[in-house]
Amino acid sequence: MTSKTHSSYSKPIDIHRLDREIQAKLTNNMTLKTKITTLTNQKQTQELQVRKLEDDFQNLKKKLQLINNSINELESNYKESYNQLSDEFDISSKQLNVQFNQRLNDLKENVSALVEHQINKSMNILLSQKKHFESDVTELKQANEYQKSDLIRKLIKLKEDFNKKKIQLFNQLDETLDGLNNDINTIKDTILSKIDERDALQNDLINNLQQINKRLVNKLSQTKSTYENKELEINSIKSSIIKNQNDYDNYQNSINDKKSQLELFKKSILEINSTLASNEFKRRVLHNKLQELKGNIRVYCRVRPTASDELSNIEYPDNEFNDDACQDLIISKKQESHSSSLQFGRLSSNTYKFQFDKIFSPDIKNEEIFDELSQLIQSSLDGYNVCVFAYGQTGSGKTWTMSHSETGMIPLSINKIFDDIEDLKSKNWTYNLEGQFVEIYNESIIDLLLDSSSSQGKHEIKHDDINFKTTITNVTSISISSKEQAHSILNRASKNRSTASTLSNERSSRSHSIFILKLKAHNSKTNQDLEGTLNLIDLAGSERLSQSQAKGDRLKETQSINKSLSSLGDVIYSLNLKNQNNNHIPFRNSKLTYLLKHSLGGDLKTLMFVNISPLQKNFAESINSLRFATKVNSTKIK
Ligand SMILES: Nc1ncnc2c1ncn2[C@@H]1O[C@H](COP(=O)(O)OP(=O)(O)OP(=O)(O)O)[C@@H](O)[C@H]1O
Repeated sequence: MTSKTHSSYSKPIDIHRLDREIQAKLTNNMTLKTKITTLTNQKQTQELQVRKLEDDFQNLKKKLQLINNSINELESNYKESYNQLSDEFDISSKQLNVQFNQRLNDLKENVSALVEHQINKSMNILLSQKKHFESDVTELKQANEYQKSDLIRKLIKLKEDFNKKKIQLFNQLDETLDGLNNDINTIKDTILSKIDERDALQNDLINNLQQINKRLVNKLSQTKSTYENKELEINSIKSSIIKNQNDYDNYQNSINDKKSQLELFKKSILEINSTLASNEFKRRVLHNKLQELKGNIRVYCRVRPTASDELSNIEYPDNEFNDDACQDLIISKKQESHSSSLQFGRLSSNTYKFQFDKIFSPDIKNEEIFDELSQLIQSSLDGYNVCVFAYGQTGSGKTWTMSHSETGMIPLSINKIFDDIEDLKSKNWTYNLEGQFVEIYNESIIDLLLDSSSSQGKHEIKHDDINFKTTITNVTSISISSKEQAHSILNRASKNRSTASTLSNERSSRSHSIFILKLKAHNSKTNQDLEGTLNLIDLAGSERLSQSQAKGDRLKETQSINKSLSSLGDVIYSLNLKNQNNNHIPFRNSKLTYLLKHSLGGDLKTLMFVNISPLQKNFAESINSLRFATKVNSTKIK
């Protein structure tokens, strides 16, 4: 207890907990006691019930005993009654049996009397019926006898008829037989004659057969010998086949050798092809370099031939080039006094010296001139923009140079382009060409390929400065696939141009004509694409205003021509300066230069023919043209 108190002081929480547990236990105890009391009461109630049930059971037992006794009693009663009834049954059944037998005998007697009576009655009826039948039979027999005699009579008659008919038929038969016998005799005769014929034929046949047989025997012997010969031949063929087989095997071996050689060849061809492709590329680069070395702006001077005596004095080079790799042209006016003052290109008052890349004297033909141009045409196939101009006064030979129907630079360029395209096919290049032909007259563009039925639309120049492409709105553009087609296009343009000229006072001399050929190339092997434009331009005549003495519309034309020609000079000049100083290029100053913006700008390749007349009377214009050309020539892009 002490320790518990001590611990309760030291641990008050445990005492409270124990108190609560004791309280809970006490409550439990009370509950259990109540349950025990309830259960005790229930037990007593059940004991009472058990006792009551035991009493009930005893009562039932007694009742069962009583029932059993009454059952036993009933059973003994039943047996007794059964025996009594059984005896009674036996007696009554014997009595009934006697009665039955007696009755049966009575019935038997009655029935036999009745049957006998009936039989007698039926017998009487049957006998009377028999008599009836017998009389019927007698009647029938009589009728039968009568019919029989009738039938016999008929039969006799039929026999007689038959005999008569038979005699008739026999007679007819005899007649027919006679006829048949006659026929048979005739047939017999025919057969005999046929037999004779047959015998004769048989003899012939036998003879023929014998002859045929003979021939066959001969043939057989021949065939035999032929067969023997053939057999010999076959044997020799067989041996030659064996030989051929050997040869074939040898061949096969050599073919296999050749095949492997061919494979090697193919490989080397592929290598050569790739070398060729790279060589082709190198060639293009070198060609371009060469063109650059020759100068991207080239000026060729051409003097046209004439029959006139009144010529200027012109000294032509003997195919010699000076220190600048140019050729010199010295031109002087006849019968005029010389002064020593030196001006631009001037040696004396009447003698001038000019330098150009090439100088063509009047005897040089178009074809020779084209040799010099052809390298630039090659550049256009290589994807460069090329411009070829013919500059000069009216009548100096520009159209002859550019557009002569067979030997002009335009038709010869077309021929070269198509020939080169054909050659380039083997190097896997395919080309698409598109052509336009326009004229610039009084600063307006005229479509020279327009159908005569269509009317000129508004032609504006549009530039795509990103892709460096120029288009002219509403202008006819024709895809060209052959030389012939290209030449027919040129003819159409030439016709349109001459029609327009007739209508408007020699307009061809007063307008620039421009043939634009766009070349698009694709190499299927290297997948390379190239695009170049070739511009072939026949410029308007370059007369000075003072010389032309023009008035009105003609004055306007001349002013417009001079403006565009001097713009062309300025543009080319500025292009050279641009490479040096990056200055502005005045492309917009004329329709011509604006149209050629992307062809002249960039990596330009330009050739200018300066055409001059050798005539004394054209001396001033010629000097003027040569000066213009010198200005262009001195602005070479290097
Ligand atoms: N190289 C030449 N050989 C033969 N005849 C020529 C030659 N060059 C020019 N001619 C002739 O000179 C004349 C004038 O030539 P062309 O018409 O070509 O001059 P153009 O400069 O084009 O004149 P325009 O400015 O009027 O068009 C023509 O009759 C032409 O046949």
